[in-house]
Amino acid sequence: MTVQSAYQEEQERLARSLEEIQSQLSAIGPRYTGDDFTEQMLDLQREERKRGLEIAFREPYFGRIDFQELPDDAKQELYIGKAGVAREGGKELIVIDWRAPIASLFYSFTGGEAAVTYDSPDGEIEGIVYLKRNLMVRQGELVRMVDSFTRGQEEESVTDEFLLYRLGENKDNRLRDIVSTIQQEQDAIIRSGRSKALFIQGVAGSGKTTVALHRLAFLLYQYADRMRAERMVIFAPNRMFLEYISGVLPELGVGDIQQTTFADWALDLLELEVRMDDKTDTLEYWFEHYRSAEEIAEAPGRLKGTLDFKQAIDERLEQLEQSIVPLQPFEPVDKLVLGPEQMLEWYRTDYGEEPLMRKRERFVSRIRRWLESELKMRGIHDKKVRAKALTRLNALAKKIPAYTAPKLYASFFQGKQAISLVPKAIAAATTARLKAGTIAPEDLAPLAYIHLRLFGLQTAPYDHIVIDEAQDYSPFQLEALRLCQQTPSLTVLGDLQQGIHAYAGIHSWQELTALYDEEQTGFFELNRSYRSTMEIIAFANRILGAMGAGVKAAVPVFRSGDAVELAPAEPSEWMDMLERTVREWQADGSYQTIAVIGRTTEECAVIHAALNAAGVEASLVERGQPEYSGGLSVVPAYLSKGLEFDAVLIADAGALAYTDQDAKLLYVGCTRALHKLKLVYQGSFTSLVADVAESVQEL
Ligand SMILES: Nc1ncnc2c1ncn2[C@@H]1O[C@H](COP(=O)(O)OP(=O)(O)OP(=O)(O)O)[C@@H](O)[C@H]1O
Repeated sequence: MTVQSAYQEEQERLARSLEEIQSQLSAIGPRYTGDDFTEQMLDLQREERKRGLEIAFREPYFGRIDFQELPDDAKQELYIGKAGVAREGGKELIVIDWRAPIASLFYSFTGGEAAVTYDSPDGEIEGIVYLKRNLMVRQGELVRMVDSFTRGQEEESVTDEFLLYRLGENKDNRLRDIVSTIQQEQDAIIRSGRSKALFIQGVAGSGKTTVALHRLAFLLYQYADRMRAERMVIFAPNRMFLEYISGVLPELGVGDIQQTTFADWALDLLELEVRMDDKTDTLEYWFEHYRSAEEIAEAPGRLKGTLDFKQAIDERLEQLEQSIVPLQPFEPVDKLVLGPEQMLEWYRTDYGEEPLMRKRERFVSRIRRWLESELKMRGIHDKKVRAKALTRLNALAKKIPAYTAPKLYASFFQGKQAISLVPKAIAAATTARLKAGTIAPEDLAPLAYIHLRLFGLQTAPYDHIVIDEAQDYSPFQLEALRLCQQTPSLTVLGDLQQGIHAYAGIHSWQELTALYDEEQTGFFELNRSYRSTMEIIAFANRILGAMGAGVKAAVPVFRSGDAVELAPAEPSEWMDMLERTVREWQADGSYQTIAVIGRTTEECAVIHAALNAAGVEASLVERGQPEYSGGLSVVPAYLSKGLEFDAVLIADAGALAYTDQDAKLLYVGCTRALHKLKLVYQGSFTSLVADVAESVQEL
């Protein structure tokens, strides 16, 4: 068959598929608004089906794979799309959901005549692939068709033309789905089983965030009977980032997943019993001024995130538990005695693993019930005697310690467990804050953990937890989250090479993976970077050299672009140069999103004001901002993490701006760029890119 006739055939099939989808959509009636529960459930199902059909109508499918199951099934033409569609009234699938087991062939098949296999619920299926075809449908039209494999013909180019096309596009202010171009190594992560703590170390731009979101969509499809979107939660570094990724899940047909930051989640859990101390602006402290390696190593965030610290808190909780059962007999009425042994037995045997304060409540109720039945059995009806007994019971209940999380945490710093572990200054500062009802970010994990141990989680346990930028998490944070699940089911992703919050985060993955049994843990590495051109990745890789041993260079996809530009600027002409570059890029019209990345908030504010004064409209990205609006942004490097821009201008890559502690920060800044990267610098170029610095000094 010629390419033309194949194209024609696909066009006709597309028209038929769209017609069928449209007719199914029109057959769905109006929404049910009555009170009948069954009707309400049916209405929800119809709505979900409608959502899938609407997604399918926009772009029914993106790929086709012709497959024959061995030994002798008929050859099938399988069309893969974002949402599965069955022919009305029949079993035949017009579109196969990308998450279905058989669709995995589309992602895992990389060519060759040999038989292939995929995992199905009935075991491994073996078969032969005849054709792998990529199709691009836009506004109901077939706009592109590329065969990457045809059985019996010579192997076609290995480069994935579709992938390169997608990567070459400009980006707006939202992350997108990648269903049509998921790569084999990403697919393996997305389709991993649910009962695991999955850790993903991935270089900048390797698709970690994107993969984690696709994994959620996969889990909800694969384990529809056991997992619910509303019992899943995504932890992201800030609200702006949450907004940035918010388009992906709805596009994959997934709604209702909780999306939050660890701080918001913990404060909510603590029912706002404490607030963050405005004066402890951690980001300002660590990013606006020079901080030495020693200071980072001794930071309170590191200490309060360790398992040693957790152990000390556990000891304090144990101490509290030991003090719940009174050591003295309880005698509410003369000669009616409840011995401590009996109380201890009730406490130990009746309440199992329940949270401490819940056990306490039930224990007090148990004594109350005992008292009532004893009074009844002994025929004690005298009001005065009964009142006295109750008073004694209330006095006893009052003596049994009751704590909220902040109260217990405050008591911890007065006790022996803290003295040997926590430096005096840190203990004093924490105590002073707690007295004022405030806390620092590093207190959130211990407080959340204590709260969960005391009161438990008020909602259903989480079916799955995603932690993005996990290199900034401490072991203690994961321990707190562990209390929110019955069995571990997590996707934990990050990049140690972007670990700019070293004063609080981990320094090796082992700190987190060691928290789980080996058979409960999976570890994946993603080393291919999809975001940036080869030139940008090669440049960013040079910064990795300044991070010491053990770093992994990113492997680029074969996508070439402009050379990375370095431009020295005298202080007097520096701002002009930034403005001129931005104007040139805007006039060029090739870029939809541009970022000027500064070292500090202060520097960004200056640049932003100067650009605006010169009539160049830009938005300034600041801490706590809920949204990033695209277009031209001025953003401090530490807030740019997770985002990406078509073109990036590093405002000042001089040696004074990026010192020996700042390799990760500069790496983060440079790896935000998709197509274009330029670094302006004042004075000498930063020594973080050693060989470049030498060649630059020679200029
Ligand atoms: N298989 C793919 N097909 C098309 N685009 C992809 C693919 N994988 C990743 N990308 C694109 O690469 C870019 C980076 O993805 P993402 O932000 O998820 O990476 P990341 O590893 O979380 O990055 P970082 O750690 O630097 O924030 C995005 O634009 C994403 O759409």
